[in-house]
Amino acid sequence: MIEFRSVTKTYPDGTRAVATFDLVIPPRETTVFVGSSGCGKTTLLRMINRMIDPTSGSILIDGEDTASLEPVRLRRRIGYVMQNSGLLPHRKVIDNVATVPVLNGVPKAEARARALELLDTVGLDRSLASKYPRQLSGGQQQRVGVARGLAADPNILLMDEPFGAVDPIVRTELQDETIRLQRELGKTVVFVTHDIDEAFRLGHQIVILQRGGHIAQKGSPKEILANPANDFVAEFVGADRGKRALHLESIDGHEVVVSADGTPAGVLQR
Ligand SMILES: Nc1ncnc2c1ncn2[C@@H]1O[C@H](COP(=O)(O)OP(=O)(O)OP(=O)(O)O)[C@@H](O)[C@H]1O
Repeated sequence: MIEFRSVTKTYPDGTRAVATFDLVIPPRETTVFVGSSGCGKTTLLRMINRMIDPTSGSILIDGEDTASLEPVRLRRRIGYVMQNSGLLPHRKVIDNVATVPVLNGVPKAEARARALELLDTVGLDRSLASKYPRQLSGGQQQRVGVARGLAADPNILLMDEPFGAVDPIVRTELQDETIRLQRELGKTVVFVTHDIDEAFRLGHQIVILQRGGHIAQKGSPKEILANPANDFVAEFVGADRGKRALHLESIDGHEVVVSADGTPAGVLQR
């Protein structure tokens, strides 16, 4: 469990990116921070692994205040996946994936063997292991980024707009993979996006943010759609425009979200 307690962040130039933020992120589920540009999503995410330190308040992981933990060690036990994969261009795919375990002291051969398994996990052919990132498609690079995020077998995976730069079809595939991985591996995923469709697809808990990290509403996709807290949320989720005249259909035990014209929009995650 990750807990934000009265967390604020003011940057040195005086920008108040996050004002008093409180949230509980349950374990082994996906929580999505969604909101428009500049509302504080990335700042919130990076405070979890101390890439950014809060100005005040505290963040607890399984009851332990992260302020008391050594930032580099904390970062190595939390997976982090970013938009442009963040792969090291001059290192082969396998070494990109093995980097953090090697830094953590895992013998190189063992880390590389595990990296190959992780390529399987994220649906990449092992033949890509000896290639350099630039020889891969954008979607493949993002998969490598996810494999790297999982390499130290972290309980927590932070994902910052990881699929923002790939085309819509690949994006959907990557979302499906993320749902599968989260379910199979039981990770606590914290995902940042400005795309409400992506948020609803992936999130068990959705946190809709406004400027200053202000929580406009939090809840399951169903709760938010059924009962938007205010006009801002209603507009943000498109509930007021009929765009999301969605309903649920139960198919083979899964709750499928279906739009007014009968197009399936996704499966509700719990
Ligand atoms: N290093 C910094 N110094 C000063 N202000 C910053 C810094 N980083 C972010 N900010 C400001 O803090 C606010 C929140 O930024 P943040 O990057 O967390 O938002 P975001 O919701 O992730 O935006 P985006 O979707 O565009 O990435 C913005 O006003 C931003 O300009």
